[in-house]
Amino acid sequence: MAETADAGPGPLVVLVGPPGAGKTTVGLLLAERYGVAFRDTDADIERVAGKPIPDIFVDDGEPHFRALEHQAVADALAGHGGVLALGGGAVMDPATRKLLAAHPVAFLDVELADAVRRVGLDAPRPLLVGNPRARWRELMAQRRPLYEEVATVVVATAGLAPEQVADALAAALAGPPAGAPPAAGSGPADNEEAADEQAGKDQER
Ligand SMILES: Nc1ncnc2c1ncn2[C@@H]1O[C@H](COP(=O)(O)OP(=O)(O)O)[C@@H](O)[C@H]1O
Ligand SMILES: O=C(O)C1=C[C@@H](OP(=O)(O)O)[C@@H](O)[C@H](O)C1
Ligand SMILES: [Mg+2]
Repeated sequence: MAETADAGPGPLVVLVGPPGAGKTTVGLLLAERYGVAFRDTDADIERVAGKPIPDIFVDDGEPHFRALEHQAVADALAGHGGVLALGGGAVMDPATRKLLAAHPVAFLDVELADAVRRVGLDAPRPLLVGNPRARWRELMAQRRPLYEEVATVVVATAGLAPEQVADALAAALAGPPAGAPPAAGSGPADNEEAADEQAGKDQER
């Protein structure tokens, strides 16, 4: 999982994860709770393009959508201080992943059954057209390592209602209670100490 290199100005948290993870829904709930603005790069892209996402895919193709998406993410990371939800495929762009390295990023994790049930009730997603179960599984297999790479926290959403996911996310972002000792093996320093200790043992042999 990523360490936030330099939080600086920018979103309080950026939500990533596959379609149906609840990024848009939970992002809005969390922003209401914190009393901050919510932004979703899919909505930004639709505004810039002047048409819905499925129409962008059909009229202009996925590469054009991805170019708009990279620009929308870059603009939002630079100019939005609240909660930010990305589209599920934004992390596929290496330049976008590089930008995300400087921000707190939460990966909302979800299993196939929940995700497909959720998106089945929702607006059309061009990448899931045809066989949503098979397409979702393929997307997630490709992207899981990328979600894990950019994430500074991971929240499992299985069996949780959106309000409960927002609770879990707020708790994860707050971190351990003030004054609590760091959990053993939880930080890079622990890993370094463990590595030093191991190196010492190696030298003794
Ligand atoms: N934890 C959840 N439990 C049940 N339904 C959910 C949950 N999170 C989101 N949904 C529903 O699933 C659909 C997709 O959610 P959305 O927030 O658009 O996901 P994403 O932005 O990650 O693709 C919406 O209809 C939403 O109401
Ligand atoms: O997974 C993807 O590649 C996409 C996910 C969608 O957003 P959500 O993840 O919010 O559904 C949207 O950006 C577009 O349909 C492409
Ligand atoms: Mg969304």
